[in-house]
Amino acid sequence: MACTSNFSSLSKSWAVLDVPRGAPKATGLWLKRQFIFKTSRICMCMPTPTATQPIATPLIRDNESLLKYLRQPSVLPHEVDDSRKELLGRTRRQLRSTSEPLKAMNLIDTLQRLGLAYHFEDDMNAVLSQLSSSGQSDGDLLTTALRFRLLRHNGHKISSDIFQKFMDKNGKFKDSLKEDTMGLLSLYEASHIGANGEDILLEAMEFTEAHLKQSLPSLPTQLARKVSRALELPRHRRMARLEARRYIQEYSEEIGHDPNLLELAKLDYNKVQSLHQMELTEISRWWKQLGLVDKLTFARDRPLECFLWTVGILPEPKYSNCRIELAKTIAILLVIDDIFDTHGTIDELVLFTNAIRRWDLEAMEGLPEYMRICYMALYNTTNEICYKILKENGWSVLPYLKATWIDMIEGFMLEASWYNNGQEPNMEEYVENGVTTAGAYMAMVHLFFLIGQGVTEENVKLLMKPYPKLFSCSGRILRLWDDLGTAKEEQERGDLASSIQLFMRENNITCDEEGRKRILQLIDNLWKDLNWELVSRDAMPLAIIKAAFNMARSSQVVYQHEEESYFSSVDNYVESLFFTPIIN
Ligand SMILES: CC(C)=CCC/C(C)=C/COP(=O)(O)OP(=O)(O)O
Ligand SMILES: [Mg+2]
Repeated sequence: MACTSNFSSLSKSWAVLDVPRGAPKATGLWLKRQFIFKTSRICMCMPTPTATQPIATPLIRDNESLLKYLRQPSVLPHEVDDSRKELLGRTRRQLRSTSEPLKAMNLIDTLQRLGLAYHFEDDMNAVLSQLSSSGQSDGDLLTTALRFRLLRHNGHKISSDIFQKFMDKNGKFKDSLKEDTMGLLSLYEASHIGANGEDILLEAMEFTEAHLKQSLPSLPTQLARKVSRALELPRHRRMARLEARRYIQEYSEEIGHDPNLLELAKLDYNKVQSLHQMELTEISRWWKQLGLVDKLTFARDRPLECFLWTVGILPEPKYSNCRIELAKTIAILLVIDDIFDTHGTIDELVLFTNAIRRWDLEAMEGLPEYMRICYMALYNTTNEICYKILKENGWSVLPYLKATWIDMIEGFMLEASWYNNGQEPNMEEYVENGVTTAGAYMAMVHLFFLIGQGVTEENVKLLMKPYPKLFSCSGRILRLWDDLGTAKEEQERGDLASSIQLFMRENNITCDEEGRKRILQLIDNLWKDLNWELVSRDAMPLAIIKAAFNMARSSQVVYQHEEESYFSSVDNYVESLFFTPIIN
């Protein structure tokens, strides 16, 4: 399928336009920013959803083309859906009747990887609770590590001490383990879910990585492929729906795979894809009706990008409404970001920030027209979300949602004033504020109420500054990936120094490559902090913990396109996630 567009990623790329004579009032650095437009879009060569052969189809760059395309969403024919249901019943029976622990764990692991686990939450939890209470200390490396990973990943308590039995008297992993490739792979995957302070898992990570790399050339082809994929990106950091799509293919090539499970995975993938198409239609219609980008022509028109985030953060089909509402908030965030980054003068931005702080419709009267439109879009959308939450759960959440938007816009204002005054924050100030301006807190606070599980008087109190560590760790990962993904362009246009440049200056690093490497190490450390949230499981509901982890995973998918890896084109992900069904 040929794509003729230059726009190859959804990160912003920039076109610097000639400054017209006699134009704007803004001066200095602001003038420079005024004429820079964020131009890129996710663009796609769309296949028709039912086509078996790719045919020439239009590029989808904007909301209008998306709406046209979505006129014919794909649906699973009744008879196909019936066989999907039959296969679901069969798999449930299989899960219930599997008594041998390793077999049951392998089945759960496969179901999770194929994107099917959401059908079997209760049954899987019953198995995992049993595994958790049985306190098994026997078992080989593969079994022990798999048990550890599944339990921790699914929110069950398990101590990393279970790996002590694989250490020798010098506190190193035993030499004999080096020959056990499957065991090493299982331990490698488990080690990535380790928290700060769990030194045994750090040791496990180094040990397994070194020996897996060493053994690669001598492994049989299929196993070698498995190992290199794991070395590229461990399971724990993969975005669920993308991994499901990828793994369905890999699973079909595995000797001894279960053909029924494979068939179920394919049918279910397509079923969820058509649900996503319906959600996209709703978002796209809402966006068109809102008409924000008709009035604010400089702003990003990217419903697909917003939706990609929400599918990454909330992969389970049951969160359909949450995805739709979250996508709306991200769409508005992007417009406000564009006002602050490219369009508004500093005086206008001060007015806007003050009006947002007041949060009432009268406050918008003194604003320029383009800001009034945006103000009201935010105001109305937030009220509508509050209304839905009130109707659903009886909670009045406006104070929380309002506060988190005010925090974000104050964060944008702080960036703007640093820029306007030629000031440079230090790395820590920049990153802490950058979590706010990336929308991480805003997204998490909205999701807390939209998901609406495990909400208590105590944890509601945590939804404001200083936001919980769970949100800030995941948000830091988002900010660092965002900066890694857009650093070159931002540097070229003389933008506010990002975390990469600040970090390099503070640490006397002159080589870009070294700078990026060190930022990737910071991300690795943040993952360990984030993993601690699974260990401690204190105040936050598991659904929100999972969403925060998923936000970190999705950031890598969205922004890693500059890195050389199999994550090479976000457009391809969007296409395979939302538009191209799996065809037998
Ligand atoms: C899940 C969420 C909240 C997603 C929003 C992602 C995001 C960082 C948007 C702003 O992008 P940008 O790269 O234009 O931001 P900046 O200008 O701040 O670098
Ligand atoms: Mg950026």
